[in-house]
Amino acid sequence: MADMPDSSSHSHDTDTLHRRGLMFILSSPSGAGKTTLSRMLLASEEEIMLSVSATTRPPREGEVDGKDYHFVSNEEFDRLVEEDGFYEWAPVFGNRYGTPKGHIREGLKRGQDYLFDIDWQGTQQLYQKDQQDTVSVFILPPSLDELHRRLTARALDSEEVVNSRMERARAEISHWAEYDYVVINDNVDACFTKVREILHAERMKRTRQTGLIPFVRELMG
Ligand SMILES: Nc1ncnc2c1ncn2[C@@H]1O[C@H](COP(=O)(O)OP(=O)(O)OP(=O)(O)O)[C@@H](O)[C@H]1O
Ligand SMILES: Nc1nc2c(ncn2[C@@H]2O[C@H](COP(=O)(O)O)[C@@H](O)[C@H]2O)c(=O)[nH]1
Repeated sequence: MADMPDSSSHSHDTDTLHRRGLMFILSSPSGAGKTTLSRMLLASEEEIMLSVSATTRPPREGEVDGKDYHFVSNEEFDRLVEEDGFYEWAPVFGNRYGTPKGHIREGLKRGQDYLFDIDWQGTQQLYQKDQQDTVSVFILPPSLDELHRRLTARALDSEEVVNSRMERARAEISHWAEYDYVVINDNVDACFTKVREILHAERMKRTRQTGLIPFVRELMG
C-alpha cells in the first residue's frame, strides 16, 4: 500500500457527500407482496425509515399499533383531516388511510429516506406535492391466479375481503404506467434485489447529491 497516493489531506469525505433524502413508494394490488418487500428493505437498509400510516381499518393478527399502522377511530381520523395533519390520505377498501405529516420535509433535507406502502391515490398526491423527492415502484403479481393464492394463503382476511380485494385488483393495476418503475414479484428474492438496486441508483442521482456542488467547486479550484 506504500505507493498509494495519500488522500488524507482532502477536506471532504468522498463516501459521505451530503444528499437529499427521497420518498420511496411501493404500491401494488393487495397481496402482490409490497409489505413483504418493505420489511425486507427495512431489515437490510439502515438509512430508510418506514412512514407509518394512520388507518381506520382494524388491526390484523400480529399487527402492532405504531409500528405497522397507527390504528385510529373514524372520529380521530376526521380530526386529523380537519387539522391538516396528513401529507396525503385516501379511502381504500371502505376504510381510510393517511400519511401523517410528521417531520418528513425536515428529514428529507437532512438526507433521511422514507419508505411508503401506499396506494395509487396517495402516490399521485405525493407527486403533486413534491415530485423531485418522489420515487415510485409498482409491484405486479406474476398472474391474477397467483395473487388470489397469496391473498388466501396469507390467511389474514375473510373470503369476502379476499374477493373484494381481487375485484379491486384490475382497477389498481390499471395505474401501473403512472409509476417510475415496475417490477414483477415472481421470485421474492429476485424482486427484492431489483427494488434495492432502484433505491441505490436513485440515491446517486445528481440532483439529490447536494454535496457535489461544494465538492466540484473545490475540485476545480
Ligand atoms: N414472491 C412471492 N411468492 C410467494 N408468496 C409471496 C411472494 N411475495 C409475497 N408473498 C406472500 O404473499 C402474501 C401477500 O404478501 P403481502 O402481505 O406482502 O402483500 P401486500 O401487497 O402488502 O398486501 P396488502 O396491500 O393487502 O397489505 C404474504 O403471505 C406473503 O408472504
Ligand atoms: N393512500 C394511502 N394508501 C395507503 C396508506 N397506507 C396503506 N395504504 C394502502 O392501503 C391498501 C390496503 O392496505 P392494507 O394494509 O389494509 O392491506 C394498500 O394498497 C396500501 O398500500 C396511506 O397512508 N395512504
